[in-house]
Amino acid sequence: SFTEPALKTVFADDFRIGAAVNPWTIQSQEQLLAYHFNSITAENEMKFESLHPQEGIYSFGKADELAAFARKHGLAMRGHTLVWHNQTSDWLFTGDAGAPASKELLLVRLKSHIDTVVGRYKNDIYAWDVVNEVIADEGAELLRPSKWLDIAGPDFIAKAFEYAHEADPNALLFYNDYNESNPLKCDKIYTLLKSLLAQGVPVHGIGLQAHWNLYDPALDDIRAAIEKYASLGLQLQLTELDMSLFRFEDKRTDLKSPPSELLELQAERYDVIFRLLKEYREVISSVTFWGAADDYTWLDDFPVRGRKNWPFLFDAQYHPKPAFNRIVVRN
Ligand SMILES: Oc1ccccc1CN[C@@H]1C=C[C@@H](O)[C@H](O)[C@H]1O
Repeated sequence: SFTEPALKTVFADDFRIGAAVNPWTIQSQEQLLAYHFNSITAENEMKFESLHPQEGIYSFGKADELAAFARKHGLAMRGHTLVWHNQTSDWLFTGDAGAPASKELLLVRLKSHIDTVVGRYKNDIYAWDVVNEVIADEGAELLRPSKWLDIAGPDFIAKAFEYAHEADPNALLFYNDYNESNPLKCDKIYTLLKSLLAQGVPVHGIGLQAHWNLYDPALDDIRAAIEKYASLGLQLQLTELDMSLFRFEDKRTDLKSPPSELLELQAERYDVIFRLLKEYREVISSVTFWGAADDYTWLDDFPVRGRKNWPFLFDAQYHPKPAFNRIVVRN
Protein backbone atom coordinates (compact mmCIF):
# COMPACT_ATOMS: atom_id res chain seq x y z
CA SER A 1 0.00 0.00 0.00
CA PHE A 2 1.18 3.52 -0.79
CA THR A 3 1.05 6.48 1.59
CA GLU A 4 2.84 9.08 -0.57
CA PRO A 5 0.82 11.43 -2.83
CA ALA A 6 -0.01 9.88 -6.23
CA LEU A 7 1.98 11.39 -9.13
CA LYS A 8 -1.12 11.42 -11.35
CA THR A 9 -2.95 13.43 -8.68
CA VAL A 10 -0.11 15.88 -8.03
CA PHE A 11 0.03 16.64 -11.78
CA ALA A 12 -3.69 16.21 -12.50
CA ASP A 13 -4.00 19.85 -13.66
CA ASP A 14 -0.82 19.70 -15.75
CA PHE A 15 -0.36 16.54 -17.82
CA ARG A 16 -0.84 12.77 -17.79
CA ILE A 17 1.85 10.74 -16.08
CA GLY A 18 2.81 7.60 -18.02
CA ALA A 19 5.16 4.63 -17.86
CA ALA A 20 6.53 2.21 -20.43
CA VAL A 21 5.59 -1.35 -19.49
CA ASN A 22 6.19 -4.92 -20.63
CA PRO A 23 4.60 -8.31 -19.73
CA TRP A 24 6.93 -8.68 -16.72
CA THR A 25 6.60 -5.21 -15.23
CA ILE A 26 2.78 -5.19 -15.41
CA GLN A 27 3.04 -8.05 -12.91
CA SER A 28 5.86 -6.90 -10.65
CA GLN A 29 4.93 -3.19 -10.80
CA GLU A 30 1.13 -3.52 -11.05
CA GLN A 31 0.30 -1.71 -7.79
CA LEU A 32 2.88 1.04 -8.38
CA LEU A 33 1.58 1.60 -11.91
CA ALA A 34 -2.08 1.66 -10.87
CA TYR A 35 -1.47 4.05 -7.99
CA HIS A 36 0.87 6.64 -9.58
CA PHE A 37 0.23 6.54 -13.35
CA ASN A 38 -2.66 7.20 -15.74
CA SER A 39 -1.00 6.23 -19.05
CA ILE A 40 1.10 3.35 -20.36
CA THR A 41 3.18 2.60 -23.46
CA ALA A 42 4.36 -0.84 -24.60
CA GLU A 43 8.15 -0.75 -24.36
CA ASN A 44 8.69 -3.28 -27.18
CA GLU A 45 5.50 -5.28 -27.75
CA MET A 46 3.92 -2.93 -30.32
CA LYS A 47 7.04 -2.49 -32.44
CA PHE A 48 6.89 -3.80 -35.99
CA GLU A 49 9.01 -6.91 -35.42
CA SER A 50 6.99 -7.84 -32.31
CA LEU A 51 3.56 -7.59 -33.97
CA HIS A 52 4.32 -8.66 -37.54
CA PRO A 53 7.17 -11.20 -37.68
CA GLN A 54 6.30 -12.56 -41.13
CA GLU A 55 4.32 -11.10 -44.02
CA GLY A 56 0.62 -11.63 -43.25
CA ILE A 57 1.43 -13.24 -39.88
CA TYR A 58 0.63 -11.14 -36.78
CA SER A 59 1.37 -11.96 -33.13
CA PHE A 60 -0.87 -9.80 -30.93
CA GLY A 61 -0.75 -11.82 -27.71
CA LYS A 62 1.62 -9.67 -25.65
CA ALA A 63 0.33 -6.37 -27.03
CA ASP A 64 -3.25 -7.47 -26.24
CA GLU A 65 -2.13 -8.30 -22.69
CA LEU A 66 -0.79 -4.76 -22.22
CA ALA A 67 -3.94 -3.20 -23.73
CA ALA A 68 -6.03 -5.31 -21.35
CA PHE A 69 -3.91 -4.06 -18.43
CA ALA A 70 -4.67 -0.47 -19.48
CA ARG A 71 -8.41 -1.21 -19.60
CA LYS A 72 -8.31 -3.04 -16.26
CA HIS A 73 -6.80 0.00 -14.52
CA GLY A 74 -8.47 2.74 -16.57
CA LEU A 75 -5.15 3.88 -18.03
CA ALA A 76 -4.75 5.77 -21.29
CA MET A 77 -2.45 4.05 -23.78
CA ARG A 78 0.09 5.42 -26.28
CA GLY A 79 1.02 3.29 -29.31
CA HIS A 80 4.75 2.86 -29.99
CA THR A 81 5.72 2.69 -32.89
CA LEU A 82 4.60 2.21 -36.49
CA VAL A 83 7.65 3.33 -38.54
CA TRP A 84 11.21 3.00 -37.23
CA HIS A 85 14.61 1.91 -38.59
CA ASN A 86 15.16 -0.39 -35.59
CA GLN A 87 13.30 -3.49 -34.38
CA THR A 88 11.58 -3.80 -37.76
CA SER A 89 11.17 -7.10 -39.65
CA ASP A 90 13.63 -7.61 -42.52
CA TRP A 91 10.93 -9.16 -44.76
CA LEU A 92 9.24 -5.75 -44.99
CA PHE A 93 12.08 -4.41 -47.14
CA THR A 94 12.65 -7.57 -49.18
CA GLY A 95 11.11 -8.27 -52.60
CA ASP A 96 11.36 -11.22 -54.98
CA ALA A 97 14.48 -13.38 -54.82
CA GLY A 98 15.81 -11.37 -51.92
CA ALA A 99 16.11 -8.16 -53.90
CA PRO A 100 15.04 -4.92 -52.18
CA ALA A 101 11.28 -4.38 -52.25
CA SER A 102 9.95 -1.72 -54.63
CA LYS A 103 8.67 1.57 -53.22
CA GLU A 104 5.10 0.54 -54.14
CA LEU A 105 5.40 -2.83 -52.39
CA LEU A 106 6.90 -1.26 -49.25
CA LEU A 107 4.11 1.33 -49.03
CA VAL A 108 1.39 -1.28 -49.65
CA ARG A 109 2.87 -3.40 -46.84
CA LEU A 110 3.12 -0.36 -44.55
CA LYS A 111 -0.53 0.56 -45.19
CA SER A 112 -1.61 -3.01 -44.46
CA HIS A 113 0.37 -3.02 -41.19
CA ILE A 114 -1.08 0.32 -40.09
CA ASP A 115 -4.65 -0.59 -41.09
CA THR A 116 -4.38 -3.84 -39.12
CA VAL A 117 -2.60 -2.53 -36.01
CA VAL A 118 -4.17 0.92 -35.61
CA GLY A 119 -7.56 -0.59 -36.45
CA ARG A 120 -7.17 -3.29 -33.81
CA TYR A 121 -6.36 -0.86 -30.99
CA LYS A 122 -8.52 2.10 -32.00
CA ASN A 123 -10.58 1.80 -28.80
CA ASP A 124 -7.51 1.37 -26.59
CA ILE A 125 -4.89 3.74 -27.96
CA TYR A 126 -5.50 7.51 -28.09
CA ALA A 127 -2.06 8.53 -29.44
CA TRP A 128 0.48 6.88 -31.75
CA ASP A 129 4.19 7.43 -32.27
CA VAL A 130 3.60 7.07 -36.01
CA VAL A 131 7.20 7.78 -37.03
CA ASN A 132 10.21 7.37 -34.72
CA GLU A 133 13.72 8.84 -35.14
CA VAL A 134 13.99 9.68 -38.87
CA ILE A 135 16.07 12.86 -38.29
CA ALA A 136 19.84 12.48 -38.79
CA ASP A 137 21.89 13.19 -35.65
CA GLU A 138 25.03 14.35 -37.42
CA GLY A 139 25.90 16.07 -40.67
CA ALA A 140 24.05 18.33 -43.02
CA GLU A 141 21.40 15.87 -44.18
CA LEU A 142 17.93 16.18 -42.69
CA LEU A 143 16.93 12.51 -42.69
CA ARG A 144 18.85 9.54 -41.30
CA PRO A 145 19.86 7.01 -43.97
CA SER A 146 17.64 3.91 -43.66
CA LYS A 147 15.99 1.17 -45.76
CA TRP A 148 12.82 3.26 -45.56
CA LEU A 149 14.59 6.21 -47.17
CA ASP A 150 16.59 4.09 -49.64
CA ILE A 151 13.48 2.39 -51.01
CA ALA A 152 10.67 4.92 -50.64
CA GLY A 153 12.41 8.30 -50.47
CA PRO A 154 11.07 10.88 -47.97
CA ASP A 155 7.43 10.13 -48.94
CA PHE A 156 7.20 7.29 -46.41
CA ILE A 157 6.91 9.81 -43.60
CA ALA A 158 3.82 11.64 -44.87
CA LYS A 159 2.30 8.33 -46.07
CA ALA A 160 2.63 6.80 -42.60
CA PHE A 161 0.72 9.69 -41.02
CA GLU A 162 -1.95 9.62 -43.76
CA TYR A 163 -2.44 5.84 -43.40
CA ALA A 164 -2.66 6.14 -39.60
CA HIS A 165 -5.19 8.97 -39.84
CA GLU A 166 -7.36 6.92 -42.21
CA ALA A 167 -7.15 3.91 -39.89
CA ASP A 168 -8.19 5.91 -36.82
CA PRO A 169 -9.32 9.51 -37.45
CA ASN A 170 -9.62 10.03 -33.68
CA ALA A 171 -6.05 9.08 -32.79
CA LEU A 172 -3.50 11.78 -32.02
CA LEU A 173 -0.54 11.25 -34.36
CA PHE A 174 2.98 12.02 -33.12
CA TYR A 175 6.44 12.35 -34.57
CA ASN A 176 8.85 10.99 -31.89
CA ASP A 177 12.62 11.50 -31.50
CA TYR A 178 15.55 11.61 -29.04
CA ASN A 179 18.19 14.33 -28.49
CA GLU A 180 15.21 16.48 -29.30
CA SER A 181 16.56 19.39 -27.18
CA ASN A 182 19.90 19.58 -29.00
CA PRO A 183 19.65 22.91 -30.86
CA LEU A 184 20.85 21.52 -34.22
CA LYS A 185 18.62 18.47 -34.11
CA CYS A 186 15.71 20.56 -32.83
CA ASP A 187 16.07 22.76 -35.93
CA LYS A 188 15.95 19.70 -38.18
CA ILE A 189 12.91 18.24 -36.42
CA TYR A 190 11.22 21.64 -36.69
CA THR A 191 12.01 21.80 -40.42
CA LEU A 192 10.52 18.35 -41.01
CA LEU A 193 7.36 19.08 -39.01
CA LYS A 194 6.87 22.49 -40.60
CA SER A 195 7.11 20.86 -44.03
CA LEU A 196 4.64 18.10 -43.15
CA LEU A 197 2.15 20.60 -41.72
CA ALA A 198 2.53 22.82 -44.81
CA GLN A 199 1.60 19.78 -46.97
CA GLY A 200 -1.51 19.22 -44.85
CA VAL A 201 -0.16 15.96 -43.41
CA PRO A 202 -2.15 14.98 -40.27
CA VAL A 203 0.51 15.41 -37.56
CA HIS A 204 -0.89 16.44 -34.19
CA GLY A 205 2.08 16.32 -31.85
CA ILE A 206 5.76 15.93 -31.23
CA GLY A 207 7.11 13.29 -28.86
CA LEU A 208 10.22 14.41 -27.00
CA GLN A 209 11.77 11.11 -25.90
CA ALA A 210 13.64 12.96 -23.13
CA HIS A 211 16.33 10.37 -22.50
CA TRP A 212 18.22 12.84 -20.30
CA ASN A 213 20.92 12.61 -17.64
CA LEU A 214 22.18 14.56 -14.62
CA TYR A 215 24.29 16.84 -16.80
CA ASP A 216 22.50 17.38 -20.11
CA PRO A 217 20.60 18.71 -21.93
CA ALA A 218 20.83 22.21 -20.47
CA LEU A 219 17.55 23.52 -19.11
CA ASP A 220 17.76 26.44 -21.56
CA ASP A 221 17.99 24.02 -24.47
CA ILE A 222 14.92 22.14 -23.22
CA ARG A 223 13.01 25.41 -22.85
CA ALA A 224 14.07 26.58 -26.34
CA ALA A 225 13.02 23.25 -27.87
CA ILE A 226 9.61 23.35 -26.16
CA GLU A 227 9.09 26.92 -27.41
CA LYS A 228 10.14 26.02 -30.96
CA TYR A 229 7.92 22.94 -31.24
CA ALA A 230 4.98 24.73 -29.61
CA SER A 231 5.33 27.55 -32.18
CA LEU A 232 4.12 25.03 -34.79
CA GLY A 233 0.81 24.70 -32.97
CA LEU A 234 1.57 21.07 -32.13
CA GLN A 235 0.91 19.51 -28.78
CA LEU A 236 3.98 18.20 -26.98
CA GLN A 237 4.45 15.02 -24.98
CA LEU A 238 7.50 13.69 -23.19
CA THR A 239 7.41 10.07 -24.32
CA GLU A 240 10.44 8.21 -22.86
CA LEU A 241 11.68 10.21 -19.89
CA ASP A 242 14.51 8.78 -17.82
CA MET A 243 17.36 10.52 -15.98
CA SER A 244 20.58 8.55 -16.29
CA LEU A 245 23.09 9.08 -13.48
CA PHE A 246 25.86 9.05 -16.13
CA ARG A 247 26.78 11.00 -19.22
CA PHE A 248 26.05 8.94 -22.36
CA GLU A 249 29.76 8.31 -23.00
CA ASP A 250 30.74 7.64 -19.33
CA LYS A 251 32.18 4.12 -19.33
CA ARG A 252 32.32 3.54 -15.54
CA THR A 253 30.74 0.23 -14.51
CA ASP A 254 31.95 0.10 -10.88
CA LEU A 255 28.77 1.36 -9.21
CA LYS A 256 26.47 -1.39 -7.88
CA SER A 257 24.16 1.01 -5.99
CA PRO A 258 23.35 4.70 -6.49
CA PRO A 259 25.63 7.05 -4.47
CA SER A 260 23.62 9.41 -2.29
CA GLU A 261 25.31 12.48 -3.80
CA LEU A 262 24.12 11.41 -7.26
CA LEU A 263 20.61 10.80 -5.91
CA GLU A 264 20.67 14.35 -4.55
CA LEU A 265 21.79 15.69 -7.93
CA GLN A 266 19.02 13.68 -9.56
CA ALA A 267 16.46 15.16 -7.14
CA GLU A 268 17.62 18.68 -7.99
CA ARG A 269 17.54 17.96 -11.72
CA TYR A 270 14.06 16.35 -11.67
CA ASP A 271 12.81 19.29 -9.57
CA VAL A 272 13.92 22.02 -12.00
CA ILE A 273 12.75 19.97 -14.98
CA PHE A 274 9.26 19.39 -13.59
CA ARG A 275 9.01 23.10 -12.69
CA LEU A 276 9.81 23.85 -16.34
CA LEU A 277 7.29 21.28 -17.61
CA LYS A 278 4.56 22.73 -15.38
CA GLU A 279 5.37 26.16 -16.80
CA TYR A 280 4.48 24.74 -20.24
CA ARG A 281 1.45 22.73 -19.05
CA GLU A 282 -0.71 24.41 -21.73
CA VAL A 283 1.25 22.68 -24.52
CA ILE A 284 2.50 19.53 -22.75
CA SER A 285 -0.28 16.94 -22.48
CA SER A 286 1.62 13.92 -21.15
CA VAL A 287 4.90 12.99 -19.48
CA THR A 288 5.74 9.28 -19.89
CA PHE A 289 8.75 7.69 -18.23
CA TRP A 290 10.51 4.90 -20.12
CA GLY A 291 9.82 2.53 -17.24
CA ALA A 292 8.58 3.16 -13.69
CA ALA A 293 11.13 2.04 -11.08
CA ASP A 294 14.85 1.23 -10.82
CA ASP A 295 14.28 -2.54 -10.71
CA TYR A 296 14.08 -2.40 -14.52
CA THR A 297 15.45 0.09 -17.08
CA TRP A 298 16.68 -0.27 -20.64
CA LEU A 299 19.62 1.85 -19.51
CA ASP A 300 21.11 -1.11 -17.59
CA ASP A 301 23.82 -2.14 -20.10
CA PHE A 302 22.88 0.62 -22.65
CA PRO A 303 24.93 2.25 -24.02
CA VAL A 304 27.57 0.69 -21.73
CA ARG A 305 27.48 -3.07 -21.00
CA GLY A 306 27.75 -3.77 -17.30
CA ARG A 307 26.70 -0.23 -16.29
CA LYS A 308 23.75 -0.40 -13.91
CA ASN A 309 21.56 2.73 -13.79
CA TRP A 310 18.97 4.28 -11.48
CA PRO A 311 17.00 6.72 -13.68
CA PHE A 312 13.51 6.86 -12.10
CA LEU A 313 11.58 8.42 -9.21
CA PHE A 314 11.14 5.02 -7.46
CA ASP A 315 13.87 2.67 -6.28
CA ALA A 316 14.11 -1.07 -6.94
CA GLN A 317 11.76 -1.72 -4.00
CA TYR A 318 9.24 0.79 -5.44
CA HIS A 319 9.90 3.28 -2.63
CA PRO A 320 10.03 7.02 -3.44
CA LYS A 321 13.58 8.34 -4.01
CA PRO A 322 14.74 11.86 -3.06
CA ALA A 323 13.67 13.02 -6.56
CA PHE A 324 10.06 11.95 -5.95
CA ASN A 325 9.92 13.78 -2.63
CA ARG A 326 11.24 16.95 -4.27
CA ILE A 327 8.81 17.11 -7.17
CA VAL A 328 5.61 16.35 -5.26
CA VAL A 329 6.00 19.25 -2.83
CA ARG A 330 3.34 21.76 -3.77
CA ASN A 331 4.58 25.23 -4.71
O1 LIG B 1 18.45 7.17 -26.55
C1 LIG B 1 18.81 6.65 -27.75
C2 LIG B 1 20.15 6.68 -28.17
C3 LIG B 1 20.48 6.13 -29.38
C4 LIG B 1 19.50 5.55 -30.16
C5 LIG B 1 18.17 5.51 -29.73
C6 LIG B 1 17.84 6.09 -28.53
C7 LIG B 1 16.44 6.07 -28.00
N1 LIG B 1 15.56 5.12 -28.66
C8 LIG B 1 14.41 4.75 -27.83
C9 LIG B 1 14.92 3.95 -26.70
C10 LIG B 1 14.50 2.75 -26.38
C11 LIG B 1 13.54 2.04 -27.24
O2 LIG B 1 12.81 1.08 -26.50
C12 LIG B 1 12.57 3.03 -27.86
O3 LIG B 1 11.65 2.36 -28.70
C13 LIG B 1 13.34 4.05 -28.68
O4 LIG B 1 12.40 5.02 -29.14
